[in-house]
Amino acid sequence: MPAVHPLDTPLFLTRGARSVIGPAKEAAAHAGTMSTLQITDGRVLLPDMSVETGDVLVNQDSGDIVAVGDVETGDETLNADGCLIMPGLVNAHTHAAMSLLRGYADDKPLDAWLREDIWPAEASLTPEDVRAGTELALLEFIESGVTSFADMYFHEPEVVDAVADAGLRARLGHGVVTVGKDEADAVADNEESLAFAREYDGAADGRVKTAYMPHSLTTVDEALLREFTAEAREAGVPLHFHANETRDEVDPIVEERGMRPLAYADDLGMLTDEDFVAHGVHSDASEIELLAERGTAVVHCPASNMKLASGAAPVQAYREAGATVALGTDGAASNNDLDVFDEMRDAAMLGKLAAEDASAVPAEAAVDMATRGGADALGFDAGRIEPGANADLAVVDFSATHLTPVHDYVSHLAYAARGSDVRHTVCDGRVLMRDREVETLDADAVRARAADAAANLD
Ligand SMILES: CSC[C@H]1O[C@@H](n2cnc3c(O)ncnc32)[C@H](O)[C@@H]1O
Ligand SMILES: [Zn+2]
Repeated sequence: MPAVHPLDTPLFLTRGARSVIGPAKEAAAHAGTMSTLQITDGRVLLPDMSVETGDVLVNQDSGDIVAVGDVETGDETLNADGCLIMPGLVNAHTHAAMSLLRGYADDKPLDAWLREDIWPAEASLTPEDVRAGTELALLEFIESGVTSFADMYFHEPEVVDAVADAGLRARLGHGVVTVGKDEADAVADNEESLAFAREYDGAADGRVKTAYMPHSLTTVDEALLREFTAEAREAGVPLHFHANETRDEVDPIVEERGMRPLAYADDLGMLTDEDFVAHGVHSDASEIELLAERGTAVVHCPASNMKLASGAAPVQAYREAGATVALGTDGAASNNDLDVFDEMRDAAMLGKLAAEDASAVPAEAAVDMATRGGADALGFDAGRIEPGANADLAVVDFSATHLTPVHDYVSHLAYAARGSDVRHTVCDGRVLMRDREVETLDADAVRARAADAAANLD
């Protein structure tokens, strides 16, 4: 049989076919009233996971996708020859500044790792450290096609500034821990989280959205969770928290309260369709149903869950129940990178192992969780290549040895591609990385500042 490279084969050719475009935007594009970016000569991953030959036209003023297929010439072009244009990846749970703690403490379970190593190190992090660590993470995101993320940390206004400069999209929150604090400090920590959420929502030209972020159901006092969740609801602020990550976290709640942790969260009003929880490893059937019923998304963090030996989340069961499932790296200290391509592969592999079923969490599911699922969890109109959606895109070069041959693009995205295969990254219609050169950050300076900050850690 002759070897025909799929990149040389016209798949579902749409050249000459009508483009999918809204009439108002088409008129504006023709009238030359908006500046446009045309991503040319590539193939496009469509929302139904099919791949078509065609271009993507982006309105750089609104940051939206204008057309897909056979499009008008743009004011600016981005060459995607030999590439797949896919929705930008979404890292739906991380602690960006923990990039400074990459490799700082390994090979321990969550509780010992946090108490013996991570929390003591974090106690001396300054706002400047958080800025340096966050910028390092954002550089890694852009270099690996991540266009949006959710961050829970402290000194979070620094994260807002870093996101504004780097050009990414994010859902940000100040993480609250009240264990070990006196009443006044515990209240102040919650107030800071809510005040941050109120003040910074809509920052960075609307690319930053916020949330009230209690760390978990066991590290924040019940009365404060109840009080501040109610305040968050009144202010229209969503919630994000760690839930059901380890057995050591779940068992005491069940013993002390006689109810499952997510039933307890529900009783506190913490589960709505705006909220999203991280991990959900040790959820039983009733909790899986509850999340699906409430529309609360769950962010699966397979690498962190494996490294800390927390367990394997029931991802296939969540998806079968109709819950929204996203992917997250967690912090770089428990991963130890921020590459969402790794997360897709890990989610598919671990999902099969957990379900003892090789057909569980197929490639399409992994890609869906890293794109549409992530955007839905974070409340962004992104995660799909369609007119009207945010132009958050990753252009993946399929010419590498480890991506040859191409029988199936989606299979390669889930199982074989790496962050370093991303050639261009676009967020909100702006090119953040072109031909692997990051345009919004000085990569050498970012790495140097982060290395300095890490060298000065206690
Ligand atoms: C109070 S800001 C967020 C807080 O979370 C810590 N953290 C990092 N990884 C995890 C994890 O897997 N489970 C729970 N908490 C985690 C981080 O170090 C910050 O202190
Ligand atoms: Zn976390």
